Amino acid sequence: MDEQPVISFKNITVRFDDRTLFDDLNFTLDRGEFTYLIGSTGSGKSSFLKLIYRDLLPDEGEVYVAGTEVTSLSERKVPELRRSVGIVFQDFQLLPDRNVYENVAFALEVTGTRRSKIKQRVMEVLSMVGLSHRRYDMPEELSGGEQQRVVIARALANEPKLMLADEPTGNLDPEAAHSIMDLFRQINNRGMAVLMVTHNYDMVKKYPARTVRIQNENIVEAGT
Ligand SMILES: Nc1ncnc2c1ncn2[C@@H]1O[C@H](COP(=O)(O)OP(=O)(O)OP(=O)(O)O)[C@@H](O)[C@H]1O
Repeated sequence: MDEQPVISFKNITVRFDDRTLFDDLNFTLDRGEFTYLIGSTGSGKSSFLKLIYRDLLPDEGEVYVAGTEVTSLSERKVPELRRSVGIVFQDFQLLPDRNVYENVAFALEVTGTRRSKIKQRVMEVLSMVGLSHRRYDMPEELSGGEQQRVVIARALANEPKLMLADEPTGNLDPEAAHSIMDLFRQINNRGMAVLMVTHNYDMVKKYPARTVRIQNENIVEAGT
């Protein structure tokens, strides 16, 4: 079995014109691990995620995702990397002119999944997020929490080993936020690693897990 960490940052340095964002940073996320990423505004949380799906290249160091060095990946391979990671961001990016089913199916169509398999997989992930009965609805007919569930279903469609979430509960009322957190815990219990950026310390308290903080251009373990 492949036991490499899902994410490994080795001696990462990122500099922008006027500042150093990360300085010789090391980080590991093991298979199946749930970790929160916290840090003050502008500390670099979104940039940290971008390094993982190669939206940002470090000035020094290497980033490995499931053993693949993404920093030296050819441009041609970048879409494949991005499809291998489930990405859930705060502003739900659903296609407004496609229904729930089609939004999820789209993620599978672009990876060339067979038609017969697509139907089965879409129904499977919609059932996981509790939205099978809303499959013919358009995104605008759904609440914020429901839309976020569709985004999660879409991220799950290709069975990623890793889910990245940037403030996934940021725009939701407390009840919807809790149900999204429950969903992430379920996903994690199925063996997927989750790296979640959050500002919501109540949520971190209620759903305790390893927490790392970006501080002084580096990562510090902030406990469980
Ligand atoms: N391409 C870039 N060029 C120059 N500066 C950048 C670039 N990308 C990010 N920055 C700067 O790096 C810092 C970190 O940005 P980032 O969005 O990663 O922070 P964050 O911790 O996610 O912030 P927030 O919590 O406010 O979303 C910011 O000061 C930002 O202006």
